[in-house]
Amino acid sequence: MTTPAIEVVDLVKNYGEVSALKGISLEVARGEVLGLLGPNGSGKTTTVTLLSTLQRPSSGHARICGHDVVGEAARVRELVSLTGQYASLDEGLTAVENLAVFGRLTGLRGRELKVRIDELVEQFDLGAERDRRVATLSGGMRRRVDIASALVTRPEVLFLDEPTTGLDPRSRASVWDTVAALRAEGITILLTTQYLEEADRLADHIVMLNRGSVVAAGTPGQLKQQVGAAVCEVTLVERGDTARVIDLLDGLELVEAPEDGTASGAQAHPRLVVRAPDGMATVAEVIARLRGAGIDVVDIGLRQPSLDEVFLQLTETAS
Ligand SMILES: Nc1ncnc2c1ncn2[C@@H]1O[C@H](COP(=O)(O)OP(=O)(O)OP(=O)(O)O)[C@@H](O)[C@H]1O
Repeated sequence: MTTPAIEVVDLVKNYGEVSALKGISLEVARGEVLGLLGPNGSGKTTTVTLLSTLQRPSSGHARICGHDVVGEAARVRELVSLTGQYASLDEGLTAVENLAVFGRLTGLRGRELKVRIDELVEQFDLGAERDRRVATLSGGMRRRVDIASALVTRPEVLFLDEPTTGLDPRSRASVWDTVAALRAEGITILLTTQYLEEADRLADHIVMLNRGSVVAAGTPGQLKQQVGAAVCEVTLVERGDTARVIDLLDGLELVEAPEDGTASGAQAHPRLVVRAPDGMATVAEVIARLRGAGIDVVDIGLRQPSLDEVFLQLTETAS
């Protein structure tokens, strides 16, 4: 059996009285993307700092490609690279100069360094920006230079700590493309994020943390199934029908409804979501009740719960 890229067993980290990690375990196979999800303060960054040897665990074990993060820290540092939400770039230098700084720090020199930089410029499509100072680049472009700089050393495992926090949707999409391309190259990635959509799109497996503990783990599909039933989503034609429909759906578990029974200004048509424990039979029941009352709908259907709904349910249960 191949050694996993990341193995974490009962990892604990205490800061004085604060228990940031209360014994988490997880495993990431080589070439996979793990999405580590959790609200603020749940322990995501602490996990990444322990795995990248920036801090030592209070107890438990973690291995990168079979090497212990405490006992073999120097070897682990050769295998991993970390890039965070706060870019570590020098704003006064150009994109290429930044890549060169990272290369020199890791012992690359001369022709070897130049070849590696040219490869990264091509891979990250930085041709037009290579000689521009980082201070003049857009947020998304900076993030790409930052990820490129983390790859100068060709790490086996890349830690991306909230790589798209603060980016606009277009820049976020461009970072997603970058992550997908790295995955296709076979780099193992541990991605921390607060964006469920990001994990849903990019991650092979997801681990959800809450207050220093793992509250759920699995593929995005498994997690959606874990909270049980699918949901029935109804979009009404008339805002004025909302309160009546809530009454008509009595007995079904309401997951989402416009506040105080009226549609919010941003929503053209009010949307209600109820749990559908019996799948299509629940949808048929909803249709029958609405038809019986003469309520018109724009759309009605069965869907899996979103990861956001899964996450809210799991963290509510755990707190
Ligand atoms: N150096 C430190 N000293 C004391 N407490 C710390 C330290 N670093 C983290 N903590 C605490 O440990 C807990 C976990 O923090 P951590 O930064 O790992 O969470 P996070 O999930 O990354 O949150 P965020 O999304 O806000 O970055 C928090 O309660 C935090 O206050």
